[in-house]
Amino acid sequence: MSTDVAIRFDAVRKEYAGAVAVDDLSLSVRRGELLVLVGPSGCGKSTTLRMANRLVEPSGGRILLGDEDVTDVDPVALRRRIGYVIQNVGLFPHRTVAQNVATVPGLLGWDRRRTRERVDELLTLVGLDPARYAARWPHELSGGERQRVGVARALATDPPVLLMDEPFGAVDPVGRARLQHEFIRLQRDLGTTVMMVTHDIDEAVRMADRVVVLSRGAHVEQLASPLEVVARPASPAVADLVGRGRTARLLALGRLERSDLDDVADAPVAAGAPVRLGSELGDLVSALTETTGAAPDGALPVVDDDGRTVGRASAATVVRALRRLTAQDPEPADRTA
Ligand SMILES: Nc1ncnc2c1ncn2[C@@H]1O[C@H](COP(=O)(O)OP(=O)(O)OP(=O)(O)O)[C@@H](O)[C@H]1O
Repeated sequence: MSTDVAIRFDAVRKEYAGAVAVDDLSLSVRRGELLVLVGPSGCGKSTTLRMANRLVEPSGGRILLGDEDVTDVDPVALRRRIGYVIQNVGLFPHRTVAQNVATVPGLLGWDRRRTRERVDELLTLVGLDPARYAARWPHELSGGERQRVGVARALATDPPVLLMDEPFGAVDPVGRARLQHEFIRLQRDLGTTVMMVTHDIDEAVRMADRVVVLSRGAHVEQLASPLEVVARPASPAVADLVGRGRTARLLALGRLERSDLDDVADAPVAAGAPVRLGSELGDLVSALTETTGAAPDGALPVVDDDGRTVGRASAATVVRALRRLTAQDPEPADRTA
């Protein structure tokens, strides 16, 4: 198998008492990527995830972790190698934060000093000061703090693969956005391969390197970059999922390109601060809204990385960019999946 692939599902099937939950799923998770599974309730997301660490046994097909068939690995040993984070975390209530994080190192027989150093390091990594938090009990933490401890516990032995099932589901929207952001930074720094399940399409497109949209039976409707999924849904089911709020998502995901710009020679530009080529479209909309200047259409100058003016951006620019992103026949370079 390619060394770029961390986990491969090969014609995987799962039946529960004759009812098919996962039907012939083939899917590769690339090494170091954050792959997010999204889809309606009951479509087989959790079952898919739980087959990777053998909390659920497949009825057919193969799941490869690197070069190993997971069914050849002892399930307990497997779960020590794959981190797992679930909603509401499942911290042990009668163990302190430090003891919770030290669970797998304890099972692996690490000595006390190594374990303590690792616990301190991990708590710091997830933004919890060990001096303040190590000795606390789970009930003395907020939901967001518990979630951080759950992530620290899952990362304790630096597993190459992390499975996350609705990991931020129990956290309020503000705390959730912050945790998502911090988690992505952590995941990039550590190079961990992450397979994550969510109901929330916004969470999926905000966090994922690639999004997998599933329908009933874990049927893959689309596997592509967040922008691709939002801009060019591959099926009516995907269109349904991204339909509401699609323009807002496109503004957050899309970037300003040279072909979107108005020509500088055509008209004057407003005196506002220039916008950079490659800016988020949402930031351009904010800049256009906040500028009142000389140009009748409120256009702003656009500069490249060297500070050279390369065009002007107006409301028409935004519309042009949105049309470019959603065009059904994109340039090949636009395709990232
Ligand atoms: N242990 C089980 N026994 C019998 N049926 C099950 C079991 N676990 C899941 N199922 C069924 O398998 C299907 C897929 O369930 P799964 O939990 O994987 O879906 P999901 O996409 O994660 O759903 P949700 O988003 O609601 O958590 C559902 O129809 C569910 O009822």
